Parts: sequence; structure tokens; C-alpha cells
Amino acid sequence: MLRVTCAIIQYKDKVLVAQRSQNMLLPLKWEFPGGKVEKGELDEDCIVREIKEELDLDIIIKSRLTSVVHHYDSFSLELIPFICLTDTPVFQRREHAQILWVEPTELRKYDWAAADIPIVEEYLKLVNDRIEE
Ligand SMILES: Nc1nc2c([nH]c(=O)n2[C@H]2C[C@H](O)[C@@H](COP(=O)(O)OP(=O)(O)OP(=O)(O)O)O2)c(=O)[nH]1
Repeated sequence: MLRVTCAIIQYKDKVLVAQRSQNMLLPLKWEFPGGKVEKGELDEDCIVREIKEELDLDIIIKSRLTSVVHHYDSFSLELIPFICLTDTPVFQRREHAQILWVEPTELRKYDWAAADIPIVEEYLKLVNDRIEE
């Protein structure tokens, strides 16, 4: 199965969300940036590489969330999410229609790629549990 990594990148109290462009698969759906794991590549190396390529951003991996297997009409994938940190909010937009820093509380209002929905929910639960401590 296709393996894809994605990054929930945190900067201060915001996280980065990206809208796929009109000419990509899943056009205009929102996602966490990332991409396909190459043959022989570690998932961790993949996400660091993809974020550098797509956004010119250096990230540090903080933790890994639960992978999601999702079956779209035309393909299936395993989506592997990482929570990551960056120390600058400045990125390049190279492939996406829009890229935004948003508050976690705003995450549910975006039209997510279906595979991302359980990841958004797991992340929100983590953030909320932390607030209630
Ligand atoms: N990057 C990313 N892809 C996602 C997410 N959710 C989701 O269903 N996908 C799907 C969309 C794409 O079909 C596939 C990832 O492909 P991609 O186009 O982002 O990856 P890539 O840069 O390695 O691809 P390529 O253009 O080099 O072929 O996974 C997500 O949150 N992030």
C-alpha cells in the first residue's frame, strides 16, 4: 500500500494547514503537508525531506500519531502523521493553493482530505487533554 507521511507543524500556538491545488489529486482538499515514502526511506526521514522540499522549512519531530489506512475510490493509502516543531513561521509556498497558520480550535472548519479526519480528531483530543491538566 502507498505510504504517505504528513506533519502537524507547530509554531507557538498555531499549526500549519495546507490546501491541495486544483491540479493535484484530491483538488482543493485540506491536508497536513507531506508526501510519499520512497523505497528504503524511514518515515521520519521522509517527513523531514518533504517539508524541506515543499515549504523550505526545517522541522524537528516531536511525536508520532496513529496511522490511518484509508480507501479512496481510486487508491488506498496509509497516512502516517507526525507532530513536529519549527522555530520560524516563514515558509515558501511551492505546490499548494493556500498554506495557513491556524489555531487548533479552527481545524474542524476546513474541508479535509478524508484520510486526515481521524488525525485531526486525535490531535484535537491531545491538545484538549493538555489544556485540562
Ligand atoms: N501530503 C499529504 N497527502 C495526503 C494527505 N491526506 C491524503 O489523503 N493524502 C494523499 C494525497 C495524495 O494522493 C497522497 C500524497 O501524495 P503527494 O502528492 O502529497 O506526495 P508526493 O509529493 O510524494 O507526490 P508526487 O507529486 O511526488 O507524486 O496522499 C495529507 O494529509 N498530506
